[in-house]
Amino acid sequence: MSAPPASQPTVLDEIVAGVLEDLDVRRAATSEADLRAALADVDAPRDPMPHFRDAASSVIAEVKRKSPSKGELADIPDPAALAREYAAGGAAAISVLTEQRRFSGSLEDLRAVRAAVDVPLLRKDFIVTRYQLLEARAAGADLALLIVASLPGDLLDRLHDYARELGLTVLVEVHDEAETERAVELGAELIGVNARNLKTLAVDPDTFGRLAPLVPADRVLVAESGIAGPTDVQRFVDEGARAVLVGEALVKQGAPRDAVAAMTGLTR
Ligand SMILES: O=C(O)c1ccccc1NCC(=O)[C@H](O)[C@H](O)COP(=O)(O)O
Repeated sequence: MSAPPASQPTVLDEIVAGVLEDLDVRRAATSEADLRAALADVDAPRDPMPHFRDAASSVIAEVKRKSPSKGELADIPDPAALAREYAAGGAAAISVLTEQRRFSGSLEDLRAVRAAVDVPLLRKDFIVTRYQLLEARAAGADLALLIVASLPGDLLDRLHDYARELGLTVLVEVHDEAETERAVELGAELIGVNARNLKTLAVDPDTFGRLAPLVPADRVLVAESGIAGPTDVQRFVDEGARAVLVGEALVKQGAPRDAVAAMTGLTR
């Protein structure tokens, strides 16, 4: 797939436009004040960083039903059951895709997974407002994704600060050199290198090895997308990843617990 001409919206632009429309509907039903009140009923956020720093390879296992690049992946009628399998396999964190239109996810999935497992949970979505961060925390998330490519100017800084105020650990996602420099300058502790080009949706497994040397050693690097099994995990661990984020390969095969276990604990 080739990149669209400069004037045409990218897949990322289209996804964010849909996310904002869906957000209007939720905002009309639930005020920010209601969400703030709901924070009183959730557990204190779980900190995934000690595990990421201390363990050999950590797995962030994703609940992912479908995607713009691959279409339908798996039904996942019971995301809580899948999350229990991930946790039993040793997942260091679980990523729940909550975007509705392109990934068939929801905040309801996040709440169901929260009720089922005690591992840190990542709200994986296209977060461009403070409201979505509040929603994430109120639904029990411990981490939130911020994608540098979708947050121009100081919006990234403002959302990063707000997420930290809420006690969320932020996974700051990058795709190229400029975004990596931006994440480092922001002070991001946890940086995800996504091998999927969000303009073309093609996965380039060499992206991680190219960008990892730009990140100081005190930050934690996560390799994301296109990871099929332990051989891929070992490659990224050798290139400096402390964690991998895996969706498709886990939801498409029948033994997610064993698949997570096989990717966990690989050393350099
Ligand atoms: O997965 C996609 O097609 C996609 C398209 C556009 C924006 C984001 C997309 N995916 C989100 C992710 O980052 C992945 O779900 C995650 O890295 C896991 O990837 P995989 O193991 O390849 O399912």
